Amino acid sequence: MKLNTEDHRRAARRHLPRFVFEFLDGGAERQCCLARNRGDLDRVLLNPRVLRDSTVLDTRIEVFGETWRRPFGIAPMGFTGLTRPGGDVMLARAAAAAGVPFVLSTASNSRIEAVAQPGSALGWFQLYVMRDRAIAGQMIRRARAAGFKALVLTVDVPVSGYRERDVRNGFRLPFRPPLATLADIALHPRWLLRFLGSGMPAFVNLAETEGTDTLALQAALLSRDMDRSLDWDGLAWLRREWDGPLVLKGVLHPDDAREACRRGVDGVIVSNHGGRQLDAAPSSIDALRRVLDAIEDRIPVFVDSGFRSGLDVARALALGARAVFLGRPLLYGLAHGGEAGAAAVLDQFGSELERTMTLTGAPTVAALDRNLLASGDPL
Ligand SMILES: Cc1cc2nc3c(=O)[nH]c(=O)nc-3n(C[C@H](O)[C@H](O)[C@H](O)COP(=O)(O)O)c2cc1C
Ligand SMILES: CC(C)CC(=O)C(=O)O
Repeated sequence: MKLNTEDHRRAARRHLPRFVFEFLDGGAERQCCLARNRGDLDRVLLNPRVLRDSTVLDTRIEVFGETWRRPFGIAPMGFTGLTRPGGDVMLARAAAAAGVPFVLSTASNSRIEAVAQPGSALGWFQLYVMRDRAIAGQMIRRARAAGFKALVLTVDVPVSGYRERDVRNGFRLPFRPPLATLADIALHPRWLLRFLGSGMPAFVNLAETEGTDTLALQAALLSRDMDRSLDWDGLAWLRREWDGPLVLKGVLHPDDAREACRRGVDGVIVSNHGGRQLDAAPSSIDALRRVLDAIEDRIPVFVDSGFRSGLDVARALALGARAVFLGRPLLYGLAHGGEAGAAAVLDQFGSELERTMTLTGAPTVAALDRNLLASGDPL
């Protein structure tokens, strides 16, 4: 029986070889940031209101002119094909069925065009800018033609965080696993069987870009060898390539939030990449307050990193976030149950959120506001 995200996580751990589980579950360096995300969320207390009619709950929100059925979506995650072949399409379908957005990663293992259809109305595309900016240009054009609504530029990966587990497990491209990793893979025949026909999933969208050495490029993406010269002026170049909503993902500093507003960005995602980049970064819920104060309602502020229940989602909404993006919990569901597993996780977050709304006397998302925060909240 799976009652919560930890149950899904345990099932994923059983299903996956260690190198895959540790890649998706792990954080950077000593994993302090990963733990901080969790600890700080637990410390946000809600002071419930009573005697409020909550027979009808409304969890809908509006974002960039679209209605989301619930105030959360699926964060972009690369290499989902390693968790489950066809994982990107499964996640997009689960999101579409739940009426929430799915963000397709640059490092996806499914073609942009294949994911756009099932996810259509609420599909967003996440961009990593590699050294050859022409590649980003090609991806953006494909995403626009396929009908993606918003572009998410990830700005917290100028270089990879140090993921020591991936190094130990030999997880890189070309994949030449050490003996211990090979032996562990052999102990997971159910996982292995799924890959017999297809082999190691590829970063197909990169592989399709013109005029490039695609194998070298895929290795560069997995080692997160990005264009480190990208700066605020680079946004002007992106603006020329993309005329829809542009969202910056990985903003933690209030001054960067202000700069994003000045530069005409349409939204920011407060994120420390799930604790996978700078181990000394603040928790996302802590950074969220400062970013919200800096932005003063000018543009929507989203948040991710560490959210494991609908109650956590309510905490961020009470602080003022427009919506929350969910990462690993969806991969746990995908790992053990494919599309149905991902759908079960989204359902779980929905019912946890509804229960929290009822318990706090907040029948609408708008009613989840700072008034609910308990005074003495230590953050
Ligand atoms: C396996 C994995 C792959 C990820 N790949 C990407 C990616 O390709 N692009 C990106 O912007 N963020 C990526 N992220 C970060 C997520 O979008 C998100 O910020 C993070 O997972 C949120 O934290 P949570 O997993 O604790 O919910 C990835 C995260 C994981 C766990
Ligand atoms: C495959 C990677 C480029 C995905 C990523 O951003 C991550 O592992 O955090």
